[in-house]
Amino acid sequence: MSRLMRGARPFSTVASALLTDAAATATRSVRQPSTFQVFRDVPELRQLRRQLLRNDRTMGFVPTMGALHEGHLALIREAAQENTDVFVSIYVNPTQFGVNEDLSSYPRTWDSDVAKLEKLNEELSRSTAGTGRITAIFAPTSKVMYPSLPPSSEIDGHGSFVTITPLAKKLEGVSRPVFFRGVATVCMKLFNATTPDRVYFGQKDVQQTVIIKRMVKDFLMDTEVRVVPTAREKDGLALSSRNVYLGSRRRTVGLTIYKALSAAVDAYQAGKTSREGILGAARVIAERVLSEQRALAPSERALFEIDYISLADPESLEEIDVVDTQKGAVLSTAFKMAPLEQTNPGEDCGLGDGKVPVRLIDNFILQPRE
Ligand SMILES: Nc1ncnc2c1ncn2[C@@H]1O[C@H](COP(=O)(O)OP(=O)(O)OP(=O)(O)O)[C@@H](O)[C@H]1O
Ligand SMILES: CC(C)(CO)[C@@H](O)C(=O)[O-]
Ligand code: BAL
Repeated sequence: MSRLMRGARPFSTVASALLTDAAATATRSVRQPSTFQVFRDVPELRQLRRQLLRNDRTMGFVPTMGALHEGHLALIREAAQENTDVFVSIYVNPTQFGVNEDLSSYPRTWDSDVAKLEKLNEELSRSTAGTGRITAIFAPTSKVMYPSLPPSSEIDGHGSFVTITPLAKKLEGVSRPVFFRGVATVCMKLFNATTPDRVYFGQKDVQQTVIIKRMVKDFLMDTEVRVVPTAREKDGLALSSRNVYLGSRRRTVGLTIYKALSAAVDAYQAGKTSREGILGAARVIAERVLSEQRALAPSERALFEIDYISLADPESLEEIDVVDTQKGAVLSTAFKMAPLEQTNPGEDCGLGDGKVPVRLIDNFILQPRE
């Protein structure tokens, strides 16, 4: 049976509608996907979803903001292990970016995203029986996602929002006060549009996973939340769409985020349970690297700010003084990599020539010991 369901527009038709929105900037050169459909609006997507339900098929949903990398693909592989069909959304959601954040510079790579998803579907079709496939990409316009009012990123802005407090006010929420309101709101809309059996999120954004689990529980939503381990570069740096802005100097220094957290994990594994014993190990490393960088010339250094280093309860995200070893804890941190002050001829400064500030986050779960 053809994969093109009645009412769903094939990609070539959809492409012409893509010109105005974030997910697609260079549609004319997009290769037409052959193994999944691209949807720009909800009714056609729902039609496909209803058809899957009538055929007893299961659907795993992977929300993304595009600029796909191996971390996203790991979520999709996991979803394909557990469901017959995988829906992926690509939508750079404006309401989760504060007014002074990096919405305009957030990487948008529609063509290569589509190519990666097609390649992944080929891989999935070669793998063992029982594996599902990507069936649909949902790349809505902002008018579809925010049909009544233009999306607001103002703290007091109007709109229909989902707020999950106090979780949303902690950690990332201190620096990004509208972030989790935007994430919860867009995920509620995406889940309503797709009605997934399971949803897949990356461990890298640990606070997001806690908030989405809370939203699903508190709003009695009929889906299961799966969390997939953080995909890393060989040296440990967590993959992130924003890494393309780092360039080699900031990337080398940015790896400190991983080294600092790893030292804290080692301290826990060596038997330490106190806040000072665990976070102290991370701070020593981060502060040493920072003072080394400060001592260098502007043409050689990469400065950063440590936004927070946190040891928190895995469910409430309240800061803790001692790890309850039956419960474990979340160890997390955020660094703000400042723009390079001075660059050198021929230097790899990353996309944006080293001028784009880059927020790096990472975390480890300190597993229960007993
Ligand atoms: N390294 C990773 N390993 C596993 N999952 C990841 C990784 N990076 C992102 N994800 C997950 O992919 C999903 C979509 O994330 P998103 O599109 O924002 O990418 P991102 O790399 O997190 O971008 P950025 O951090 O630059 O905002 C989220 O559930 C996120 O946690
Ligand atoms: C979940 C999400 C796609 C919502 O926009 C985003 O926060 C992300 O990519 O992690
Ligand atoms: N993955 C988190 C999306 C954001 O930083 O906006």
